[in-house]
Amino acid sequence: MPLNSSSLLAAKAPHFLGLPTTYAPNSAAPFSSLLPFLNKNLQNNSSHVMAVPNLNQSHGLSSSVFEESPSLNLSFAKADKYSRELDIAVRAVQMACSLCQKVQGSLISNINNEIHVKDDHSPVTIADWGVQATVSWILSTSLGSKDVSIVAEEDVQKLSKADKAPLLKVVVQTVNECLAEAHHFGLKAPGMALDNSEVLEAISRCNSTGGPAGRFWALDPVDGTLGFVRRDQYAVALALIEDGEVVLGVLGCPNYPMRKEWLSYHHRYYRIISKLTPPTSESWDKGCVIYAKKGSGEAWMQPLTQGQTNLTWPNSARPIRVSSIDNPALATFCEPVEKANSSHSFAAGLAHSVGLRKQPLRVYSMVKYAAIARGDAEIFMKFARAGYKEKIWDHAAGVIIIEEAGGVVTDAGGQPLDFSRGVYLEGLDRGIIACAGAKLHDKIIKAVDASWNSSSL
Ligand SMILES: Nc1ncnc2c1ncn2[C@@H]1O[C@H](COP(=O)(O)OS(=O)(=O)O)[C@@H](OP(=O)(O)O)[C@H]1O
Ligand SMILES: [Mg+2]
Ligand SMILES: [Mg+2]
Ligand SMILES: [Mg+2]
Repeated sequence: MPLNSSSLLAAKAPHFLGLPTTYAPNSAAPFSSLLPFLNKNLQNNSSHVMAVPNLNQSHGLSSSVFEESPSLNLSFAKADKYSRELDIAVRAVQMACSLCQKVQGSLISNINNEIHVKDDHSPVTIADWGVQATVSWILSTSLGSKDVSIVAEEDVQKLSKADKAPLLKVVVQTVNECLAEAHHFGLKAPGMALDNSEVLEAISRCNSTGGPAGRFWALDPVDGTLGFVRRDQYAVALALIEDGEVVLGVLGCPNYPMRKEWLSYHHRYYRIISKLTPPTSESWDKGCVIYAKKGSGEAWMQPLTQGQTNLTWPNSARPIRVSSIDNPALATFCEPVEKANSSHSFAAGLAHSVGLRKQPLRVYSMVKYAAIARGDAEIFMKFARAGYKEKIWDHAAGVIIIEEAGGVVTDAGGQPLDFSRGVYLEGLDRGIIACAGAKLHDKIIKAVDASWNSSSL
């Protein structure tokens, strides 16, 4: 489907109002007594109100720039190459976010039945399987299953077991309810509801192992599943990788509103504790979908449509840009919520040594990448424990979005992340550093070695 060309022709440097930040304590998640992993490290959260972007422009995607503007330069030509794939990916992620929101709504009453534990003790829900099946089905039917290769997080081992028939039934129902709405998102719905084997097939088809040659998608159906089950931040992440390079990235962030900058306390308070209608504008409850194409020098954000037929498609999209703050004393850094996923103490030492003065913003999922790309924070650091191998689907979409929004992402040795070596980010040096600009990035990279040698990591 052709997309509105205005996005690629839009102003390249949207302005942001950098408002002061204040601190607010996080509330404990209400479900913490139900599963052991829900209760870890909550006391270590810290949070603050984010800077407010001045979002007064409205733009869409484009796939037909040459028809409307023949004088466009080469960088647009390159960007246009993946327009069809980007269009389908954004729509698929919009649908996936809608699925997640519906499942999240049902978690309150059914939490014990709907959170499962994988062999590595990490959580998985019907949203993880449901999104993987839905996105896999949409990509395959829209782009032709022969041409679609997908690397994704979930498998069907647990779902296929005979004693999991009731779980599979709910997943299949969730997928069919979502796919039935496909036309609201400008996509084709299946002629008939998918049966169990078709849903299992859609999930297990995502069994590519990536690599250096050809084209494949990297999908994290729910990134930050822990945040998802806590009704906090999570993301649907989809990236297209070609010949080892990320060329498209789409991040659906259902709990990261377009106009609201509360990544934590108040947002969560209203969502979790009271379920009250928030006391502000209608956009409070809308999350966002952020996307970028390699080489365009632009990243875009649009609100979740939630399948509303009255919204014109493509929905209004706005350009986003990284923050211009390059003084560490004014910068905010993000890191994972869980100490088990990233060393808070090492990051704290590093932060101190480069003059970062603000408390870390601990956020689940690739919403951290989104926050940097939107200009709501300046630095993201992740230092996993030795031996942990980062997976490509946890980073691909976020990396390209930050880079196209003007930021820099490398490993802790200053090298670009390598998406060409299979499912894992092989060769990653110690950790991941994403910054709003080269100056901040340089300072952090230089400080890593000194801090590393004196740390016990
Ligand atoms: N031990 C360890 N170390 C580092 N990273 C790990 C580890 N275990 C898991 N993971 C991956 O972390 C993903 C969640 O990352 P987050 O940044 O959201 O972490 S946190 O929940 O905020 O702490 C999470 O993604 P999802 O499984 O999609 O939620 C995992 O891929
Ligand atoms: Mg993940
Ligand atoms: Mg996941
Ligand atoms: Mg997981």
